[in-house]
Amino acid sequence: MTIGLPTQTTDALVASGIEKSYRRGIWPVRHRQDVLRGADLTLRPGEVVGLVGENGSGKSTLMKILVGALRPDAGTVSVSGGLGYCPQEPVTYERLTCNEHFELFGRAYRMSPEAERRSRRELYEALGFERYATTRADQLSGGTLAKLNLGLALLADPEVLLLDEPYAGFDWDTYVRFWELVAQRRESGRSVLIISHFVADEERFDRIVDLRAGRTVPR
Ligand SMILES: Nc1ncnc2c1ncn2[C@@H]1O[C@H](COP(=O)(O)OP(=O)(O)OP(=O)(O)O)[C@@H](O)[C@H]1O
Repeated sequence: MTIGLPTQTTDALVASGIEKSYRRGIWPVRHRQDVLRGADLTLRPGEVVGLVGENGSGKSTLMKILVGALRPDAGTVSVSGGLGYCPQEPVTYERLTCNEHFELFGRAYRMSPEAERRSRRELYEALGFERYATTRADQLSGGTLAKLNLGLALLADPEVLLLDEPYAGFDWDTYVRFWELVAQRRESGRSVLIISHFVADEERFDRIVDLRAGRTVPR
């Protein structure tokens, strides 16, 4: 007789007790603004979670801490697997074309050239911007730049995808395609955290987490 051990599901991302304050003003009128006061967040595999909260509540600050772009004053973050991040302001190189961005990021992610090209083709098709493949970033419209920003975060098919208001500049067709991409990630067991301002999107999430007074509260 064999006795099976309970299968253990590993969380994709666990953040606990995150604290962050910013120093503001200049001496002698300096003060500290406590933005995060012990925020916790867990993402399970295949979960699509919305992060909401009023303007200035600290959503972007928390996301920057989750990706390691900002150091918390206290707390821990652990991620199992690869991580993709789409910041609110696209971080692109104005003189590089879309193709050149994908090549550069593919190398940074240590992808083989074939894997990078395959993923790039799929992303051009999924988000509908192949015709801008050889256009420089400084000549792209805001919406196309947002597609490139999202495409770069998705290139290496990360286990955890963190998106800071990804669809603000998208037209309706792209917005629908975006949610199709998110649904595919859920089905393949990938996790997605999205900062969102649209109440209308609420039913698209598996779970909504509200950031209030520096802490995360389930909705
Ligand atoms: N680098 C910084 N230095 C000082 N204060 C900052 C800095 N970044 C953010 N803040 C302040 O921290 C607070 C939280 O900002 P954050 O951008 O994280 O909020 P948010 O919830 O993402 O806001 P929004 O919904 O408007 O995008 C705000 O009061 C902001 O002014």
